[in-house]
Amino acid sequence: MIWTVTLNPALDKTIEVNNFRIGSVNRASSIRIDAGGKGINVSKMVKTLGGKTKAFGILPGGNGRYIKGYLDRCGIENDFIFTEGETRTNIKVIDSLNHTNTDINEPGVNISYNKIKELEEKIFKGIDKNTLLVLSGSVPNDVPKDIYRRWINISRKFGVRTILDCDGELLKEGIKASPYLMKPNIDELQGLIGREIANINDMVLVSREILKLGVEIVVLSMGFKGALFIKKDCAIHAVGIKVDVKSTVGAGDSMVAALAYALDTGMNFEKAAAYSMAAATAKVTTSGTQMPNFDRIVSIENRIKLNYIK
Ligand SMILES: Nc1ncnc2c1ncn2[C@@H]1O[C@H](COP(=O)(O)OP(=O)(O)O)[C@@H](O)[C@H]1O
Ligand SMILES: O=P(O)(O)OC[C@H]1O[C@](O)(COP(=O)(O)O)[C@@H](O)[C@@H]1O
Repeated sequence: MIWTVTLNPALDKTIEVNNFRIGSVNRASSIRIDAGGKGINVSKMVKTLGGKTKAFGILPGGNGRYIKGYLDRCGIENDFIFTEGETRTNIKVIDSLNHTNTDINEPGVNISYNKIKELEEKIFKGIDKNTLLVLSGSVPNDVPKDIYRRWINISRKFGVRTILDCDGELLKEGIKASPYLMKPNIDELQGLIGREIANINDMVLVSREILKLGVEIVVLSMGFKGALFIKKDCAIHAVGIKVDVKSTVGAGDSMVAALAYALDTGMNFEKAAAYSMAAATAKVTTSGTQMPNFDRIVSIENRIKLNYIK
């Protein structure tokens, strides 16, 4: 079963503005609001794929209760801690004329360390080796940046595999505990190593260095260019597919969800690569962070091309 943790959930407010201009008055042609945050999106996609998932985390205020209601209505099992303050609203500006997605993510309200400890107890009270734990997304400012590192280390003691998808200090710390799988995008990987990555060969080289730290699988997502899937004895480039893009928000989460599902159900490496590419590509064809239909994922999977890299 796939457990997700969202320490910094969000309402994603998607605003469509044709020809968005910085420093001007822009008029929205449509808005939509989705329950989001990385772990929550992962659970949404796992559910779409027919997998078993449970969402954990911390939900502040009335927006938090809205998200809980949404998860309940979708039949996504969840166990959140409710707190004071308000769940953040993240703004996503979609300009379909200029083909841009602009994200403005709020920091999220402060969470007391007691709440983090309470959540930790909740998660590790019921975990066993059949659980796959997904740790993804930012954390509010006052949460220690080694929290994922700590939870990956505890998970290992239970024989639990972990997936890490985060940025900055959280990633730098988290990687020290060797998660089973990590999925950075290019910006996140460049931030981690402190330099620009020139081309695919360089990306493979850097990913192989990460494997030496004890990570089993590195998946490097590259937006419309597709993704690299790297493990000890195999490196694959799944080529990006041209689709009608509505919103790229949640594409990375969908990829993580399908990878988790693939690991949970024992798919082989090639199948996992194609399946997770298909889930992510299908996601970009929907507005906001709505998940696509399962049928669309299956039809895209048939079009995924895998190139093996030496
Ligand atoms: N514009 C796009 N066209 C087609 N596929 C896309 C596009 N953007 C993202 N994807 C798919 O979603 C995956 C994850 O997207 P990416 O932007 O790399 O991740 P993140 O959301 O974590 O930054 C990509 O590897 C690709 O398969
Ligand atoms: O926790 P962070 O890093 O601020 O990210 C939160 C945002 O990322 C999302 O989970 C989408 O992430 P991806 O586009 O990487 O899949 C949104 O739902 C949310 O607004």
